[in-house]
Amino acid sequence: MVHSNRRRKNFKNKRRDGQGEQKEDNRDKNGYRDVIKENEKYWTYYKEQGVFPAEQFDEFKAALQRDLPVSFRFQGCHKDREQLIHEMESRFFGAIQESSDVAVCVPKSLPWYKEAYQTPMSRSAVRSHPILAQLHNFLVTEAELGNLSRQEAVSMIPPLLLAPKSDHRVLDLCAAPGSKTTQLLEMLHEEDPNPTGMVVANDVDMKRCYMLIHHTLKRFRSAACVVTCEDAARFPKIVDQNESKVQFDRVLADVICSGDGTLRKNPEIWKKWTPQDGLGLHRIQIAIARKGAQQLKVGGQMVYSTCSMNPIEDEAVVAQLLRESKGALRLVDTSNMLPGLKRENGVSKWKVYDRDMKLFNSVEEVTEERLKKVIIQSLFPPTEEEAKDMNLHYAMRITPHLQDTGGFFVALIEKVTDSDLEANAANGPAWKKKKLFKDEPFTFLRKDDERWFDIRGFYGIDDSFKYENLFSRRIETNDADSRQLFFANDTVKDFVLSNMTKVSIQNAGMKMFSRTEGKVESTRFRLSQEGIRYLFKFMNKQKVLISKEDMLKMLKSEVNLVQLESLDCKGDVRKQQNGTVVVYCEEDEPVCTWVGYHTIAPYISKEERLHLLRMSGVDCAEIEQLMKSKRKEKAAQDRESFAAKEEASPEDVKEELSEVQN
Ligand SMILES: C[S@@+](CC[C@H](N)C(=O)[O-])C[C@H]1O[C@@H](n2cnc3c(N)ncnc32)[C@H](O)[C@@H]1O
Repeated sequence: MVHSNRRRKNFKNKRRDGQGEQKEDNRDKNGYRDVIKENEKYWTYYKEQGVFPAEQFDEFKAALQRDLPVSFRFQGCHKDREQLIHEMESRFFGAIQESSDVAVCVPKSLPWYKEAYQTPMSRSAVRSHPILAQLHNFLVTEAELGNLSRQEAVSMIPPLLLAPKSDHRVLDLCAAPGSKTTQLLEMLHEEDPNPTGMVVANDVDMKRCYMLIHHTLKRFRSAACVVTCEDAARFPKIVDQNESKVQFDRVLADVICSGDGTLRKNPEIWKKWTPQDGLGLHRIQIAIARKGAQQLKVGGQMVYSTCSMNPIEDEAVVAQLLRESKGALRLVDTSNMLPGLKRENGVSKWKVYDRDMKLFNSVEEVTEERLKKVIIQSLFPPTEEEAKDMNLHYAMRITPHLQDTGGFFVALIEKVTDSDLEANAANGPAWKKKKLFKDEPFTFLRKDDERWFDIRGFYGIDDSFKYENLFSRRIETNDADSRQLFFANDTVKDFVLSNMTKVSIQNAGMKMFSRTEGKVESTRFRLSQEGIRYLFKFMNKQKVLISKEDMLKMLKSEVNLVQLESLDCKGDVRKQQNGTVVVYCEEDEPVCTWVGYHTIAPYISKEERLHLLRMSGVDCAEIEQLMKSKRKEKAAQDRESFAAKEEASPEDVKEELSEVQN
């Protein structure tokens, strides 16, 4: 019997029952609980399914009982990516290797995704080895900025198979918390910093939409992204401004599943897993996959993926979809994709068990009324005749022992012709959609908008800038009072304007301007750092070329307000109006600042400063240390507020959501 991988005591309960000090039987002094990594039904089930060679069973079991290595990837589109990888390797790898007891913790690049790394570094190793603590600190700061993302290795596969282009329309049906959404967005931005396509990130759960917008996408603001809150099985038909149907080039159906491949990081599954977990989700999984296929263009591709290794949630769903499509869909052979990734082929035979591990060979064997609704025809493997056309072996299953990861299933599906799919109504269980609120309308700027005169005059913006893609989220009558202006690309704008009455759109585009009420400025609108990416090349005023020395002096300054007198650029800066001024050096990223009568202050976060310094080759070890303690403080506060939010009503969450875009 294996005991390990401890779980933090539930923070909320600790607060609620006021029994923080009282130790339960299976908790140690730190409040961690031992998990027993055994489940007889699970072992028997996977011994019988034949999803990997029988002789590998012991390796499979041992891998699931080990802790999961940490994996992370550097952001695909970040121009500093190579430099960051170089910095990580040169600063930490040699030093870790020299320390023989943690030498194994040197992160290794994944053979099938060179910008992604895996390391067995554990919390306790980080606590006891300063060099690992420094590496950890480096990774955390860069993750805060969205320059790298901590993500399970197998979860990186679906976007890589979809490989969206910058002009593609992509629909991510079950998107929260959003690691794959970010990866898809990065891929759109990889080819073109201002892509013309879009990613629609959807999730049925309002709280999880909030997490997606507020935590995940916060690190990757893009004018090409929309967040919607809909039941994916009933995702509405999308139209353009002429009311013509719009379909997607790429669809990701990373559906809700039992998560039985995530045992290594979700230990509670050990205790409660039964075959019922998969049986209960099969219908909704088919309904979501079907809707995904309906939303796909002819020639477009969809990934159906789960973090379950169970054929009932995997091949059975894909088989039913292919069956219904009558040739309109085909499975794409993925065996030559992502060379270096070890995988098993999808299977065409599997076994159907009920909750109590009773085996059923066909639907006719189901006699109990209560089971007739659960054990349905589509759970069973295809006939040999059917299987020949389905090519289920083209799909891939990652088992945990192949390369020390979680378990995962991925099928790549192409739409060959427009089809009968439309005829199949969503027959999955419906989410009871509560319309709790009226979504704030999106109001795009018109040419005569006085806010545009103000912004254009102050920043000297070229006429070629698409001011009409700026919008606020207020009803038109009080639109002029809105606190923020957002920016969307043409595709997002069209999506929003043509569909906002029938799709619950929670968020679109990115924040470009915020209203200020300060004394010194001559505009009411302050530019945001992320807005520079789109606006800089159109600006003719309020931007100043400065020396590298001045830039470093500002970024290194311990106080935020730097005296203009101390900088060589003071003359040029003073020629600008007070308020937002963008400063830039030849090659480096422009930085948004706030200029007062005597001072200039970079208008960026501490992490951004640190990153810019790092990219300029400055040794940041001391600043990193300082920020680490601040981060710890903030994490404690965040835990408190998350626990409070868990208890919040959907109305509260909606209120916060609308604050994000108001
Ligand atoms: C496996 S998670 C998705 C993980 C996500 N793709 C990522 O990479 O971060 C499944 C998500 O599906 C959502 N979900 C469940 N049922 C849904 C439905 N009917 N429609 C849309 N989303 C649904 C859940 O709220 C959950 O966030």
